[in-house]
Amino acid sequence: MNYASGGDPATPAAIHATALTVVRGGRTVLRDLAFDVPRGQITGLLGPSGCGKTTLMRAVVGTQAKVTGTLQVLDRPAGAAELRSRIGYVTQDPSVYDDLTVRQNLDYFAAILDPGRAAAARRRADVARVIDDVDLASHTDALARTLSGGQRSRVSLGVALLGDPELLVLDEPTVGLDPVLRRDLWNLFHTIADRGTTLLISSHVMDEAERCHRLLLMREGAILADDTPDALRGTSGTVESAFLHLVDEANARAATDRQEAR
Ligand SMILES: Nc1ncnc2c1ncn2[C@@H]1O[C@H](COP(=O)(O)OP(=O)(O)OP(=O)(O)O)[C@@H](O)[C@H]1O
Repeated sequence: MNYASGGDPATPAAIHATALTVVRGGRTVLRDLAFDVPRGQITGLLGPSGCGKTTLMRAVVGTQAKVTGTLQVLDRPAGAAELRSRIGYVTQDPSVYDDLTVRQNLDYFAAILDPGRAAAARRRADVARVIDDVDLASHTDALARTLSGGQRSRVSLGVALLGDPELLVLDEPTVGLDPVLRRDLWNLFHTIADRGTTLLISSHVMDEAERCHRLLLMREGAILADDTPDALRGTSGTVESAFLHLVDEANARAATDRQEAR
C-alpha cells in the first residue's frame, strides 16, 4: 500500500522534539530523541514492547513527568493547558463506561469538554458527528458492555474525536482486533487524516507500518529510523526486514562501543 507522504516543508510540524529525554522509575526510558511529526498525516510509532512508545505518547499529551529537552506540540510546549482541547488521546485501556450506552458515554465526555447549558446544541451536534464518523449510528442505545471489541474501540475513538481535535494520539488502537476490523479502523484513520487532522498511532505490528504516511521506528528508548515506509523498505523488501536490519546494526554498534570501553 502506498500513501502520499512528505509533509509541506512550509508548514510547521505538529510535533517537534529535540534532545527529548524521559526518566521513569529512576531509569532513562527515552534518550535524546529528535524528530518531527508532520501535520495532516498519519505517523506510525513502531517498535517492540517496552521500547518506549507509550512513554513518548504520554510526553506528547502532557501526562508524563520528568521530561527534559524540547517538545513542541501544535506550536506550544507539550502539556500547555490550551492544548487539552486540541489533542485527542486514546490510551491502551480506553475509558468507556460499561453501564452507559454509546450515546451516554459520548454525552458524558462531551459535557466535560464543552460544559454548560449554552453549549448544549453544540454538544448535540458534536456527538451526532462523532457517532457518524465512527459508524455507530445503529448502536447508539446499546450499553457499552454489550459491544464487541471493535465497537468499543470505535466508542473510545469517538470520545477522542469530540471537539474535532487537531492532533489524535492513539496508543495501539487495533490491538486484539481481527483483520477486517483493523482494516476498517485504518480506513477511518485515513478519512480523518484526509480532513487535515494529524494522527500519531503506535503499534508493534509491522504490517500496520505500510498503512502510515511516515514512520518512527523505536528500540530501547531510541529512534532507529524516521522516514516514509517506501524509503525504509528500500532494498530490504518490507518495513519489517528493514527494521530488523537496523536493529542488527544498532546491536553491532553497541557491542563495538562496549568493547572499546573496556
Ligand atoms: N510506571 C512506570 N514506572 C517505571 N518504569 C516504567 C513505568 N511504565 C513503564 N516503564 C518502563 O518504561 C519503558 C517503556 O515503557 P512503555 O510502556 O513506554 O513501552 P511501550 O513501547 O509502550 O510498550 P508496550 O508496547 O508493551 O505498551 C519500559 O522499560 C517500562 O518497563
